[in-house]
Amino acid sequence: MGCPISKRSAAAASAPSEKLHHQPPSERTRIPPALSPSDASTWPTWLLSVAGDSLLGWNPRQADSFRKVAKIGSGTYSNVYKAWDVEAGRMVAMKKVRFDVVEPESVRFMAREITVLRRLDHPNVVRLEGIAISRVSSALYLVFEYMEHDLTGLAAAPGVRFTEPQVKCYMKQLLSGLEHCHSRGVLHRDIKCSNLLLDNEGILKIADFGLASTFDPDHKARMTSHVVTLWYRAPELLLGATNYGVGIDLWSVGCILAELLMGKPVFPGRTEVEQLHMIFKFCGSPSEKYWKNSKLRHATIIRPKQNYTRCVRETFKELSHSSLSLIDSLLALDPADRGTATTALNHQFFTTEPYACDPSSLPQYPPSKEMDAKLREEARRQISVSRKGNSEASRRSSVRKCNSRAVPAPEANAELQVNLERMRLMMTHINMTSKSEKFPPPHQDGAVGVPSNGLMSFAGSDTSFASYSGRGLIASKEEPRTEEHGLRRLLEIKRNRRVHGTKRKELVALGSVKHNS
Ligand SMILES: Nc1ncnc2c1ncn2[C@@H]1O[C@H](COP(=O)(O)OP(=O)(O)OP(=O)(O)O)[C@@H](O)[C@H]1O
Repeated sequence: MGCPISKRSAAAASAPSEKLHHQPPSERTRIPPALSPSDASTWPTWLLSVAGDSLLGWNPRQADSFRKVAKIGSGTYSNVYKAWDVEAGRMVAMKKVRFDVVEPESVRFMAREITVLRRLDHPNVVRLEGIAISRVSSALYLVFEYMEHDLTGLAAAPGVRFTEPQVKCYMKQLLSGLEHCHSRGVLHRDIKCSNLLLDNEGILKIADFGLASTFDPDHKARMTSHVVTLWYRAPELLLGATNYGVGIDLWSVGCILAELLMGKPVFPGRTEVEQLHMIFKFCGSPSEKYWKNSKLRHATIIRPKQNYTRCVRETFKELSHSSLSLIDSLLALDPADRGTATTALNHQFFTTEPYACDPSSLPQYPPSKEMDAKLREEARRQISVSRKGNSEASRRSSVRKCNSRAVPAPEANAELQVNLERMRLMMTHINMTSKSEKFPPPHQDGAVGVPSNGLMSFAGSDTSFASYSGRGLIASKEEPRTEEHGLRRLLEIKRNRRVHGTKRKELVALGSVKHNS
C-alpha cells in the first residue's frame, strides 16, 4: 500500500550508487524536449564561460516567448513567476535569478545552481526544463515544471492537519528525492518545507538548489557552515563545521518530520545561539567525546554550562512508536548516527501500520504557497493589531499564536539579509560608481507592465534582477577570492565583529560565558 512514486524511487535507489559528479553533464542528463525551440539563438559568452558543460545540448529560450501570469514566490536570490509557455502551450514556473554579470562570484553561484540541477533526474526532484534569456538585458530565468503548492503553504492553510499516512507519503517522497541527490553527489543544504513543492496529484518534489553543493564522500572538501535555514540547521553547522556530509540534510528532514506530525516547527530559534540552545535542551547536551572529537570552530564559546538530558521521547510521547524512533535517529547530535536517506527509507516507520497513503489519495487543496501563508499571516496580524489598538499585549499574543502553528521559516540566510541591506547602504554611501543600481532592494522586480489581458510580458522589462548580487556572502569561504571581493570582505569582517558582539551578549544571557570573561 505504499506510494507508487516511492516504488519508482525505490527502483531508482536500488540501482548501483552513481558517482556522476565525475562525468560530464552531457553524458548523464536527458535533454528535455522543451529545450529544443526552433528560434534558438546562442548562449551569452559570460554564461558559457561559467556553465558551458551544463549547457551542452541545450539551446536558450527567449524570455519573450513566455507570458508572466503572477508572481508566486520571492526568495533571497530570486523572484518566481507562474508563466505561460507560449511555444509549448503550458504553464511553467520561471525563476528569475539575481546576479551581476560583472561580479564573477555571483555568476558562479548562479551557474552552480544550473550545474547541480542538470545532474539530477528523479520524480521527486524538480526538473529544470530550460533556461530563458532576455534579448534586452542579461536577465536569466530558470524554467521549471509548474507545481501548485509548497509544503509550508499547505501546512499553514486553514484547517489542514496531516494524518500519519499522509506524513509518511510526503516523507517517503522527500527521502527518495534526497537519496537520489546524495547518490549523485549533491548536498541540498536548504531542506525546508517551502522548498518542497507539491502538485495536485500529491507528488512532492525537492526544489531550490540555490545553496546546493556537489560533494565527494571519499574526498571531503572544506565547505561553508553558513547554509540551511536556521530552524532546520544541524548542530554541527551551528558550531561552525566545514567538513560535513549528508547528515546535514537528514537533520533538516528530522525537523520536518517532527513539524508535520506535531503541527508546528520544533526549533524556531531567532538567533544561532538560541537555536543551538533549543537543540541541546531537546536532544541533550553532547558528550565529552563529542566536544573532544568535533574540533568545531565555535565549540568552546558556545558550549552551554547546563547539562541537559535528551527528552525527545517525552516531548513526542503522543506520537506512534515508529514515528518517534525515526525522529530520534534523524535528530541525533552526532551526524554519523543519523544514517542515510536509504536507511531512513528502510526504517520501520515505513514498514509498519498505518502505511503511507498513495499520493493520488491525498486531498485536493486550493493552490497554496509559502507566499500565500505569509500574506495570510500578515493580514491576520494587521487585523489583530488594529482590533487591539496596536497595544504591546496584542503584539505578543500575535507572536505566540504565530508560533503555535506551521508558519513560514525565516530565509536560509535571514541573518545575512540585514547585513546585505546594510552593505547596500554602505555601498551607496561610499559612492561606488552605479552601485546603487547594482544593489537594488530585494524583490523590487519593477517595470513589469500589465497588459489588459492580465498577462505580463517578460520582454524588455526585466533588468532589475540581473544586477543584484546577494549570494556572495553565503558561501564565500568556498570560492576563490577576486579583486572585487576586497571591499566585500572588508564589510564581511565588520559584520563578523558585530555578529560576534551580538553572540557574546546572547551567550551571557544564556549563562554560557561569564560577564567579565
Ligand atoms: N517549480 C515551481 N512551481 C511552482 N512554484 C515554485 C516553483 N519553484 C519555486 N516556486 C515557488 O517560489 C518560492 C521560491 O522559490 P525558490 O525557493 O526556488 O527561490 P529562492 O530565491 O531560492 O528562495 P529562498 O531564499 O526562500 O530559498 C518557493 O517557495 C515556491 O513557493
